[in-house]
Amino acid sequence: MHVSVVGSGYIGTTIAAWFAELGHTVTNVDIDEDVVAAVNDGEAPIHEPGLDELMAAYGGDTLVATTDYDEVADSDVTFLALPTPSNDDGSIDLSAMKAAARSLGEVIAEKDGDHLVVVKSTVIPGTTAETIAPIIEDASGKTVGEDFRIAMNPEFLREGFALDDFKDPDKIVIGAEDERAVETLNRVYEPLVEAAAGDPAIVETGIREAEMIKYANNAFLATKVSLINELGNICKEYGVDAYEVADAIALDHRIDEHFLRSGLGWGGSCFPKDVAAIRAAAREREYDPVLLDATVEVNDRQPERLLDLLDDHTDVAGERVAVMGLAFKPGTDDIRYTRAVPVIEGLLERDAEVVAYDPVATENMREQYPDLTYADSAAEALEGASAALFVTDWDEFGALDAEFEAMADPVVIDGRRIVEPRDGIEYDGLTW
Ligand SMILES: NC(=O)c1ccc[n+]([C@@H]2O[C@H](COP(=O)([O-])OP(=O)(O)OC[C@H]3O[C@@H](n4cnc5c(N)ncnc54)[C@H](O)[C@@H]3O)[C@@H](O)[C@H]2O)c1
Ligand SMILES: O=c1ccn([C@@H]2O[C@H](COP(=O)(O)OP(=O)(O)O[C@H]3O[C@H](CO)[C@@H](O)[C@H](O)[C@H]3O)[C@@H](O)[C@H]2O)c(=O)[nH]1
Repeated sequence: MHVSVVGSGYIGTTIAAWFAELGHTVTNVDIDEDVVAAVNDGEAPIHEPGLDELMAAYGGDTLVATTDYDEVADSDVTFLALPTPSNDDGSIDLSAMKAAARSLGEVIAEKDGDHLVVVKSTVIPGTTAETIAPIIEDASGKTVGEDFRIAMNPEFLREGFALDDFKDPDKIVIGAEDERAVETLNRVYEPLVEAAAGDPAIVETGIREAEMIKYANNAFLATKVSLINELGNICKEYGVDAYEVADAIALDHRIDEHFLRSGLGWGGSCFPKDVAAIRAAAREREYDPVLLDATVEVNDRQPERLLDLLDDHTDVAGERVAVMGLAFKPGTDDIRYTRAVPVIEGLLERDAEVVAYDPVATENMREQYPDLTYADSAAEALEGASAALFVTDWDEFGALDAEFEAMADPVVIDGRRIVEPRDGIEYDGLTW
């Protein structure tokens, strides 16, 4: 099939590359000319394990990027993989979605055959049918359900595991109100389902349900992490090993082992904005989401707890302090809502001299904090530091050993239980 994907960020690039791998012809539209050039040169515009190889194989060949929306006319189906970031009140900013819907509508106006538009972005229930479809109708002069179709197909992949998650999903959620849309989406995913190592469930549901399933998924997982963080905090107060407790409760299949790692809490491009959006949506309908409010409150406190631990061990005013890890989690260069930011802010408030290190996210952080000192290696960051705060659980941090000897004062405060306590360092951790 010929598939088009509008937006070539973390989601758009991943799904475009994998659709090409599955044998579809793919047109990728993005407003960013650098992104378009990268794709056509066979280069990944984002850091994601395994993506470079797929881009090298298909970019500029069966996966072609463009800034010109007209080129989606030849495709059978268009996925909208555009950002839906937070407004100040937590609600989602639909400006990119609306702009893309208008441009797409203008293309559909000129198209003779049927066309399926699929909202891949995370949007509040009602958005696809009540905001996106009417814009396309208005711009095209055509009618949804008659001249073109619309569906909602949320994405559940994780950054850092994007390709693996996309090619072998637990579920594919197809939200649609018309049979032809469901059929077309099933055809798009057929080669993926056939190639998947597991047996992905296909959930055919309504558009509003599909929209809500995505928020429910993320709100549940974020709350699970906040719950284990609350329990981990109580464990710490009583000198109980929080990970032993987590591993034991995980043996109850009703709880399960995933998302039970307590520590600095959740960041990233999805949990913070999606929990904010669903809380704002609840409030708009005058429902008070007390549990989700608490989910955020627990999460916001974890960086403060890390800094409090630091204060228990040393006064960092005027001292060099290493911040180890800037990405919101390992395996990605994404720093959106990273826990490193409140940690760095807290250190700057304490007049510390911050030296930051991350294996892949340094350049992204440098744009936001150009005045910090950035080290090229973990060893360089630790050298001469009076304390080190571990923010991201990169594997390479777990392998550090002799590097700690170069610290001026080996105070190690671990937000992710990535460093093994040992002789020669003054260790403390959020959950140990
Ligand atoms: N990042 C994830 O892991 C993830 C996972 C599941 C769902 N989602 C959802 O997917 C959506 C996209 O997220 P993302 O992280 O890929 O975003 P992103 O910011 O990484 O990428 C968005 C891309 O869209 C482009 N763009 C912006 N406006 C455009 C327009 N009018 N026309 C064409 N291109 C335009 C930008 O240049 C950028 O390349 C969001 O709703 C997000 O919540 C993201
Ligand atoms: O036991 C855990 C698991 C995760 N985290 C933190 O939670 C955050 C989110 O992690 P993860 O879910 O792995 O990353 P994302 O790439 O943000 O993926 C989430 O958000 C995506 C965007 O919506 C969804 O598609 C995915 O299903 C959902 O897992 C990170 O800061 C992690 O450090 C913990 O603190 N403890």
